[in-house]
Amino acid sequence: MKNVVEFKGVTKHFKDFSLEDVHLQIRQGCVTGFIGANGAGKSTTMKLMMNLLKADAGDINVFGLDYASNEKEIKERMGFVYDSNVFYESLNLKDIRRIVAPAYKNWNDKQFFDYIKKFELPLNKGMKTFSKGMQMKASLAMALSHDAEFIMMDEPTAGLDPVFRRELLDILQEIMEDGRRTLFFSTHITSDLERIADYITFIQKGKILFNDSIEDVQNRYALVKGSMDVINRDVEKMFIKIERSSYGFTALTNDVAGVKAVLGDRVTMEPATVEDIMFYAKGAEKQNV
Ligand SMILES: Nc1ncnc2c1ncn2[C@@H]1O[C@H](COP(=O)(O)OP(=O)(O)OP(=O)(O)O)[C@@H](O)[C@H]1O
Repeated sequence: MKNVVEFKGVTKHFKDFSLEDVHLQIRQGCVTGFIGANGAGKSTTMKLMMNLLKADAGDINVFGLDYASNEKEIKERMGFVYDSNVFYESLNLKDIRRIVAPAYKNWNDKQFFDYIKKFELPLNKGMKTFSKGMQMKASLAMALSHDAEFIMMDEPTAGLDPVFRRELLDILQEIMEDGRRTLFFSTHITSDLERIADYITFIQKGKILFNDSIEDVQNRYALVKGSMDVINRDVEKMFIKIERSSYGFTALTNDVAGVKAVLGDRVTMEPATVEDIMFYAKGAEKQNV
């Protein structure tokens, strides 16, 4: 499988935050969800991906090309989809089309008008009248109209009502069907991942903790429950984090086979959700999550 984006040893330092030695691959034809707590470094990573920020060290390739000599080609082939209006508020979609279309070699007018109709967007109303969801759809219509192969979205479903959210996720699933596009989106809504993502990239404090298929993530982690008397130093080493209560403990493990072998039926194990993994990984006792 080819990678649309590759980060090799990418580092970016701010005064109080660093992205450290990031290695990341985004697989072609797949949907990758990008998760991590507030301030973990998601927007910084996406800005580096779009060359809006320059890395202090490391290499970033998009479509196998580097920004230094191929910025125009990369930007032609990628689309960043956002939910805020970057145009004058009084402009409508017809005006915006007139401004945006000439910037792209591959602009397809028919596609644009088809998507505007499909997304039920008004052509003649000022962008200031658009809700967050409508802005998102308008931005997506534009990315699809210049035939972006790689679509990046920053929290596409944040602030959308549940019906609209589902509709947008269905649209995203539909545009992925022909296998030509790659989608990378950040989110705090973990149910979105379970609905549409093939891969999950998890960032914590500027470090990528994993970048794996949903299936691998689900197979690797489990929640373990039991009474405190099974806990000792060796058992603790198999857990990423342990939550203790008067009833016993609940812990996240990434060593399912080890826990089974050592503790057997003295504990119960259940699948960990992405939300469980994020919760337990925060302040983890174990180094390798
Ligand atoms: N230009 C900048 N100068 C200094 N610090 C910055 C800059 N941009 C981001 N940061 C810091 O880098 C850290 C990571 O920010 P980033 O926006 O990448 O996080 P995020 O994961 O996208 O968070 P959220 O989920 O809240 O949007 C934060 O502590 C932020 O304050």
